[in-house]
Amino acid sequence: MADSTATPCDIMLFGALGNLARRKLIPAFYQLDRAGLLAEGSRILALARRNLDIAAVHRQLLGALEEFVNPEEFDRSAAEGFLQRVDYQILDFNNTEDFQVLNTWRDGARNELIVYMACPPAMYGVIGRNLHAVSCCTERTRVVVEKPIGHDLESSRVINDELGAIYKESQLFRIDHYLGKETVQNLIALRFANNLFASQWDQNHISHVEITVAESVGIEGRWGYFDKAGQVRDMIQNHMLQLLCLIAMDPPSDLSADSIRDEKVKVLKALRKVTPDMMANYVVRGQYTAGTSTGVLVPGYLEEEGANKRSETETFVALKVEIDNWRWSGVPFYIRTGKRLPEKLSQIIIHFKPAPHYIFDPDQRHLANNKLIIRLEPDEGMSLRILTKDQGLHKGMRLRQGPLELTFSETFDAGRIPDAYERLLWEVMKGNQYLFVRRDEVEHAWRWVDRIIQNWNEGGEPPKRYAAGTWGPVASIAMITRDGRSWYEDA
Ligand SMILES: NC(=O)C1=CN([C@@H]2O[C@H](COP(=O)(O)OP(=O)(O)OC[C@H]3O[C@@H](n4cnc5c(N)ncnc54)[C@H](OP(=O)(O)O)[C@@H]3O)[C@@H](O)[C@H]2O)C=CC1
Ligand SMILES: O=C1O[C@H](COP(=O)(O)O)[C@@H](O)[C@H](O)[C@H]1O
Repeated sequence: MADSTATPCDIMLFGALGNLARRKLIPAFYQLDRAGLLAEGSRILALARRNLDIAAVHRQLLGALEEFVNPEEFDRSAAEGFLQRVDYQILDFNNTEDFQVLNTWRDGARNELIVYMACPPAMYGVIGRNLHAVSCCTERTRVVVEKPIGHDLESSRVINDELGAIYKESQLFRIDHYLGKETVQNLIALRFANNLFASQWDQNHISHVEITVAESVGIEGRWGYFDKAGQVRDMIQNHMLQLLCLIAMDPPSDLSADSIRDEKVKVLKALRKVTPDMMANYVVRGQYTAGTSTGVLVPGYLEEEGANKRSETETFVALKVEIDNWRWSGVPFYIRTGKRLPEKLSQIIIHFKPAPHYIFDPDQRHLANNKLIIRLEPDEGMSLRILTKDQGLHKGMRLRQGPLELTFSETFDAGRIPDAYERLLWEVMKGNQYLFVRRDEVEHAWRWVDRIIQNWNEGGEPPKRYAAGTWGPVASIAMITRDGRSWYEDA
């Protein structure tokens, strides 16, 4: 299925001067324009409440491009050309009457309308109702909303109900930017285009799976948001469970959005509920203390700007997840994610079971498991660890483990790998929902993580401390060691 060209769009960007817009969305639109993917006649209306004129807004957005676009990809004249597509409208999102002005901007335009809500989720319903009140949207309007959808199952239902009262599910594009990452998409190709893997992808052949999403950064001045969320809501409920679903789901019957989403939902429904008695062996939460991160001394979580010194919010989580279905029975998924870990590293390791009958040197038995390492970051690619005979007459039948390596940037001359937001915006412009999250996915994910949070709230242990720049609390190592395994470290 090759990419088709998007039709011209009018994009209303609510929250256009906020953090996400500056860091990700404006740079992504710029890159799409530079690549010739913003169809002729496409326009962006930046919406925010700051009293600025268009020249000042252009200056701010140019500053964002200078700061957040890779310097090798920043071209001033292309940036200025792109900004010609951007208008600005001062708007209080709460004020229905103000929304009339949006119709003036549209002025009967025939471009597809995309509404991007880059603002707090509590505003989604308000904005939707106000747009509806001034008849700005049609049944063709696409509406993009950001994660997190709510704070728990109940609040996500409220937001989904508010949106659902105005828009059909087919109009809603719920972003999880991990689904826009090149390697994440490649999971679908890897699994369902290669029968070699498809035929080995179950409890008969796989012993366990690891998913690590580690960040070296802390909370980046986002205390207000992060302390209410914590790592389970910020990363597990969405990105990590989406990765797990793509690894664990059954083959969809085709590549349509609903076929893929149906399979992901089946996985979410099969996740074993974490009961209070499981917490000690299946869940570890941590919070960073001061330490050294990438060579620099950094404060602990409780010393971050704006911190409440008694917060028990977790900045690290490790979980052992069981999937109660035929394919994955007895195959634990160990997942961990945290802030202020030693490096920015995202990888999935599929550990295959050893051959049923081992005939080589008993001392080398520990080598006997093939591993498939899928790297999301850094150096997107894959590496299959296989066993070969060590070369040389004197080595006899000594085994050696080596990689079959595929680093995308080296193997394929595919040019730059687009940022996740570029791909997602491009798919919105084309109206493809397969990289976006359906309502029931969001709600099943909340249902599962809510239990963990509830167990903590009802007398769970406080987070275990770990020094910034380390791999989280030792308890996360103990969790996997108890099963006779260890977190994968590249040799
Ligand atoms: N930042 C990030 O890295 C990520 C953010 N997200 C999600 O994206 C969304 C936006 O986040 P972020 O950009 O960080 O938030 P910000 O607070 O930085 O930006 C939100 C913007 O919305 C504007 N706004 C809020 N209320 C109103 C109102 N009543 N009328 C007019 N403007 C209003 C704010 O204006 P003002 O500046 O005047 O207050 C601000 O510019 C959130 O849902 C967040 O969870 C998701 C993933 C990552
Ligand atoms: O959604 C979020 O993701 C980022 C990590 O994204 P990445 O693409 O840099 O891996 C995380 O830092 C942030 O806390 C979270 O809200």
